[in-house]
Amino acid sequence: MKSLSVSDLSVSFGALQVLHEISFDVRPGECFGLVGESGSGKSTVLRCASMLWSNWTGQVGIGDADVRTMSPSTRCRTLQMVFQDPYGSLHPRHAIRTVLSEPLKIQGVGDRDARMAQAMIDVGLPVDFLDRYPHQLSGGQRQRVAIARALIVEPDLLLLDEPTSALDVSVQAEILNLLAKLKEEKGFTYVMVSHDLAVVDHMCDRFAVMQAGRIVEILDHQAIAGNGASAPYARELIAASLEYERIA
Ligand SMILES: Nc1ncnc2c1ncn2[C@@H]1O[C@H](COP(=O)(O)OP(=O)(O)OP(=O)(O)O)[C@@H](O)[C@H]1O
Repeated sequence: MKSLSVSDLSVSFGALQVLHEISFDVRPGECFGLVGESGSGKSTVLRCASMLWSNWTGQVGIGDADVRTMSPSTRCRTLQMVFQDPYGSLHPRHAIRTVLSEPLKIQGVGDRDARMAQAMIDVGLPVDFLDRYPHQLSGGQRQRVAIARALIVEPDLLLLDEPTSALDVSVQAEILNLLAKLKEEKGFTYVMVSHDLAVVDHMCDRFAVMQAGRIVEILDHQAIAGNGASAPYARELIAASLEYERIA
């Protein structure tokens, strides 16, 4: 289990500054949420922390290490990302066996068959699905494969970008329960982007509310039920979510 520390993270795309000196710390084993309106910069924070996008200023540390100075191989073993769209993130012509064996090959891990079988069991899929292709799986099963691919290298930190929003409502709960179970069993640190405060309340210990590239408030998840936010935008966001739940 490792901590994540983000300080003064700023990013511009051309003339547009989309992150303004973002800072937050995630404790080892904690699940930390990022919420806020569309375009507020939530996914950009994850893309910078994972170095998918490297043109930023500030510091991002995982445990004692600076992500900028990690080798790509160490970074891949330390942090993994799960994306919103499990279909887009899996190569259509690669069998699941190939999807799962690639990170093991890159990391030089032996005993791959046993590791892949265990990864399938961990995410609740039959081991013989290793021979299937993504189009032969349901959306929920594909997202389980994407989670297995992220976890197979046993990372310390998992960055989850709206991991359930592309899924059917009935499948969303299954995937969230799976993520909660894996966190319990394996002790990962999670950062989860979500637009759904019910999901954040269920999964996260604390969360940051973002607006226009800034963090306006960091709250405990208990603040959602009674709307304990102080910042006007955070109060508004929580109030809207509580109202939606009331009428839904
Ligand atoms: N590669 C890029 N080039 C130019 N602009 C970008 C790029 N990536 C993101 N942006 C812009 O940065 C801002 C933040 O985008 P980001 O995807 O981080 O927001 P978000 O809060 O995750 O939104 P959503 O909830 O809709 O996914 C947006 O204005 C977006 O248009």
